[in-house]
Amino acid sequence: MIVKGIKELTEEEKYSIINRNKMNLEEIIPTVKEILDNVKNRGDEALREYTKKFDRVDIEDFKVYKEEIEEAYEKVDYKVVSAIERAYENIKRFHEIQLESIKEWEIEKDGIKTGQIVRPVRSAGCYVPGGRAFYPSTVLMTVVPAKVAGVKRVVVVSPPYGKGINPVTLVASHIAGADEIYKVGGAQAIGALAYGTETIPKVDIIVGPGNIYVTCAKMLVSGSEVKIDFPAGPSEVLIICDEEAKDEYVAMDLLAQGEHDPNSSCILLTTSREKAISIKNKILELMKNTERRNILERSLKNMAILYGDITECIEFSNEYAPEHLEIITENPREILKYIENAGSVFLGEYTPVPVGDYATGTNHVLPTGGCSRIYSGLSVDYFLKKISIQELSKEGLECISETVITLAEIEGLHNHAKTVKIRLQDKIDL
Ligand SMILES: NC(=O)c1ccc[n+]([C@@H]2O[C@H](COP(=O)([O-])OP(=O)(O)OC[C@H]3O[C@@H](n4cnc5c(N)ncnc54)[C@H](O)[C@@H]3O)[C@@H](O)[C@H]2O)c1
Ligand SMILES: N[C@H](CO)Cc1c[nH]c[nH+]1
Ligand SMILES: [Zn+2]
Repeated sequence: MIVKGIKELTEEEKYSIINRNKMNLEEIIPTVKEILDNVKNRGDEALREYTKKFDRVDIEDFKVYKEEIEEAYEKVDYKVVSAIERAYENIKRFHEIQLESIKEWEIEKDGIKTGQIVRPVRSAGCYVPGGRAFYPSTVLMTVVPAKVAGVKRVVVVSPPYGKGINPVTLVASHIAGADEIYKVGGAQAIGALAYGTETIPKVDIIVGPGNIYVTCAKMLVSGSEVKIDFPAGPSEVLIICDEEAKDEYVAMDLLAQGEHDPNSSCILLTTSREKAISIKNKILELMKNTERRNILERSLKNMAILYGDITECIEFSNEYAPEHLEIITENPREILKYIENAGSVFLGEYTPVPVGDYATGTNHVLPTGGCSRIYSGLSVDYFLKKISIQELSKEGLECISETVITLAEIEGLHNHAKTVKIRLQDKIDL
């Protein structure tokens, strides 16, 4: 844990804070490549070997059947089922409104009609983590936008839980409307979704978060065969707060994201040295009685508590490009105007990240590791393609012909020019 003025950071300190997890990802590339190659070449047999090695369980058939979902409902408390249903409704509503903003349209000028139609991809694979915690909430966050976008085949993969799959994950998959579920996780599951195996047919897009192995695998398979959403690795939070923020709220919000993964990153930017020190002390106090201490002790090693004036805090945050950004200041919306990079923003002292993790309806699958500089969080857009269309009347073709013919000829593509000319033989002398 580092406590320092933003201006006093050395170049190396700043580099290692901003480039969190970059080295870890690079180090595991050979291991992950080997897993992916094996799955590509040996299919289910390789999946069985890796599942035995990493999840310590022998799985003969990875598919989840209807009876297992029925049994899952018997094991899950009704209170949990209704919480999932309520979260589902909020998430569905948010993504339906998102869909409304993606329009098909058409314009016409001089006999030339152009426009855009929107179509979903045919299939999507949703990775639902299940290593250090299990994530029924992630089922909702991945399956719901895919279904709202109109994807026909939505597949859930998640690491096995004993010989089966976590019953709450199964119930959430059923409520969200998943079409297929497979009990396989890690880089091997990403390989199966990308290349297909005897049991698991491949998909068009892979979405969802995971640890560094899963994230690295997604990045390696991404290309012309399969699309991915973006790197959504170990959870992160960056909090900007002023002197008035309550130490306990800020400290607890840092611990909340730090409990996900030893590689999670928690950053505090505050406006005075005294505030930085009092929040640090609060964190140490709360750590004495915390659950998931073994994970937190490791993730807090990456923690930075930095102080500076509000402009320095905003500049640092924009450079860091956090997954989650909390702004706990007197007027958070004033600061929001200057925010350029963040996966999702949480404004004010009553908006801790977990409300968005579970239930406000916004998506919790968000870019990590600085990727919010270039990617948006998961949304219906990722599952949709915008296809352009055009239709010309003979007058429209005539109107545009000189431009097309001139450019085709300058590129030396004479058949491009000719195919326009033959349609207008009776009209123009070209
Ligand atoms: N950014 C987001 O949107 C977001 C959302 C939710 C969760 N998360 C993150 O998802 C992650 C979940 O991680 P998790 O570990 O709990 O579950 P996980 O399902 O991502 O990973 C578990 C799998 O990792 C593989 N694995 C573990 N050790 C390995 C090794 N040494 N070599 C190769 N493979 C190995 C195993 O196959 C195991 O099944 C956390 O980092 C959490 O912060 C991120
Ligand atoms: N904070 C995670 C995204 O980084 C999402 C999550 C799921 N469950 C709890 N939290
Ligand atoms: Zn969380």
